[in-house]
This record gives sequence, structure tokens and C-alpha cells, in this order.
Amino acid sequence: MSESFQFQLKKTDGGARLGEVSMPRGTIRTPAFMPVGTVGTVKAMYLDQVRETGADIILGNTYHLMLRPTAERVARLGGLHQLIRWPHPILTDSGGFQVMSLSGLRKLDEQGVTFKSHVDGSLHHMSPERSIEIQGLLDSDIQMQLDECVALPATPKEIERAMEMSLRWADRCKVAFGNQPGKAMFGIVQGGDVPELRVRSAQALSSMDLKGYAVGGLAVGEPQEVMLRMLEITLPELPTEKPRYLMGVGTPDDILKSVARGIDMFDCVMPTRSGRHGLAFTRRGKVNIRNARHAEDMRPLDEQSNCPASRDYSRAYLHHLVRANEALGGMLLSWHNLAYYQELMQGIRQAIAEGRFADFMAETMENWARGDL
Ligand SMILES: CCCSCc1cc(N)cc2c(=O)[nH]c(N)nc12
Repeated sequence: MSESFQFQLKKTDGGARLGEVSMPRGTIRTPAFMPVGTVGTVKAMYLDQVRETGADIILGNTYHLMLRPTAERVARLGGLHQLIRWPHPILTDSGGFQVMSLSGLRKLDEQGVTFKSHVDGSLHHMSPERSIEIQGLLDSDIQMQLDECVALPATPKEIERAMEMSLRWADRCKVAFGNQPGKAMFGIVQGGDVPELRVRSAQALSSMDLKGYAVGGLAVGEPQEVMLRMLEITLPELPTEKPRYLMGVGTPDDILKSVARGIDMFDCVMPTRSGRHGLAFTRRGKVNIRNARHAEDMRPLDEQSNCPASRDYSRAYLHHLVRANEALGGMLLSWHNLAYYQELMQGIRQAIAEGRFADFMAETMENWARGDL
């Protein structure tokens, strides 16, 4: 562990990068998958289970936590790590994305966003400074700038307006964050699906000399090939010695292809949300456990896994639980999916370390294509 925030790029293999983010609360092995703990919990999981799957860091969310239980109450209770009993690193999103997608957005201007809470309809205003203040009250280790993510498709003019505002907000967030040894504030590249706006955003953020850089404005409905193309355009404009975080991504296939292009950190609700709906990700592709073919299949999802949910429970039982809408079904499948995602990340890191990432990617995708036994 380190008293400061440090990123070490340990090895590259083609576009893929092996690294480590060291900070006081722990080390993040990259490429890393970060389970989403939006409201202070990774849904349907105990956090010691999340840790056992191999997670080095989880996410929290300014928008949700400012509404309930409020950032001030979390601070009075000792900060988010103490409240939820997760002593390892936490990254918090800034809240703007959730305001656009969850709240009754009332106003968005230079000063910030004004919105109605989806919890109780109360009115709130969040400026770049307030977002950083909230993330500080949560004692977040990696704090995201407030940004404006435009849903695609959108006009180039609209995308440019939002990208330029996000740059001005990045500057204000940097000032508000100040100097917090051991913590980091990441900028967020915007620019939609417009190459020259992506380049401008990445170059301007790079000149701010931040601790890390997220690629935002993607995984918002665009085709995968558009997302990947934007990575190919954006990543060369970002400093190689800083971590790159692709926000909201993704499926195992998205992750492999984004690692190949130089992404270090990922987050997505996919493994837990899909798990709650009966969809399992496995080394042989996706398995919809609700399908009748599993009703009397006493095999586990993956007898080679060291995760109890994958190894010790039959498909027949999982099928029954999900069909009966029993909470245990979603719990076991969330556990299995998070374990599979972390197993995939460990396989990626090992393959890069041994200089065989291209072969690993090809073999993994072949196994997915072969489908479930
Ligand atoms: C807890 C959720 C973290 S990631 C949410 C997210 C997801 C996606 N897809 C894009 C963005 C974005 O452009 N900006 C911000 N702040 N967040 C985004």
C-alpha cells in the first residue's frame, strides 16, 4: 500500500496494459472490474463475499447517497467505508449521470444541475463544488468530476456544448478537490461519437495533469463498434502513465475488446442486475437459468469455480429459485456472476503478464461461442 495515490504501468501486450493503483486503503490490480455498490451495498451481496470474489475496489454514488442517508449523515457515522464495513478503496461517481437518468431534472446550467429527488420529490442543486464536497464527506478514495453525459444519438452541436461544459466543470472540480494525498480526482472525457470532440476533450483534460482519466459518454445505447472506435480515437490522447477508466462497461465481450485498446478499469451493473434476472455469465457463454432445459439438470454452473454459488448449487435449484422469484436465486447468481467477472479479470492480467493476451482473448471468445454444455 502507499501513503499517496500511485499508478504503476507494469507491462503492456499489444494495446493491453497490466498495472497497479496503490493507495492508502489498498492496491487495485489492473485491468480491474469494480462492482457497483450504488447505495452503499452491492445489491444482494455481503461485501465480504464481494471481496472473496477478488474485488479490490467497489463503487458508490454521490446522487443516491446525497439523497439517502445524506452525505452529512454518512460523515457523522464515520464515512462510507466504516458505515458499510468495506475498508478497501471506493470510487464514487459524481452524480450528474444519475441526475440525468433517474431524477426529475429541472435545470442544467453553468452552475450545475437542479433536480427533484426520485426518492421524495425534494428539490436539490448540485454544482461541481458540491459534488466534490459530497464525495469528500463520503471519504471517497477516487472521486469523479461532475460532468454532463449526453444520451446518443445527439447532434454534434449538443455534444460539443456538453463536452465544453464538462471541461469547465472539470477545472472547478480540480480546484474544489485541492490537494488530498492518498486520494484522487479523475477527469471524464466526453464528446459523444464525434471524433474531433473526443480528441479536444481528452487533450484539454490531459493538460490538467489529473491523477486518472475516465472515458464517459459511452455505453449509453451506441453500438459496440462505435464505443470501440471512440476508444481508439480517445486513448492515444491520454497520458500512458495514468489509469484509464471506461465508465459503465460492460459485458465480458466489451471488457476484453476494451482491454485490448488500453482500458485499465471497468464498472458495470451487468453481473449483479443480470444475476437478479436469472442470467449467468460463464466461461461457456451466457446461460439463462430460467430456461426449462435446466429444470432437472443437477450440474452446477461451473464445477471448476472456487465460488460456492458456481460450484455447490445445481442448475435445477437455481432454476427453481429464479422461477419462484426467491431472493436466494438472485443472491446466488449475483455471486456467481461477480466471481466469473473477477475470474475473467484475473485471466486477463495473467495473460498480459505472460505476453499471451491475444491468444487468451481468442480462446475466451471461442469458448463463449461454443456455448453451454
Ligand atoms: C455508479 C455508476 C458509475 S458509472 C456511470 C456512468 C455510466 C456511463 N455509461 C457514462 C457515464 C458518464 O459519462 N459520466 C458519469 N459520471 N457516469 C457515467
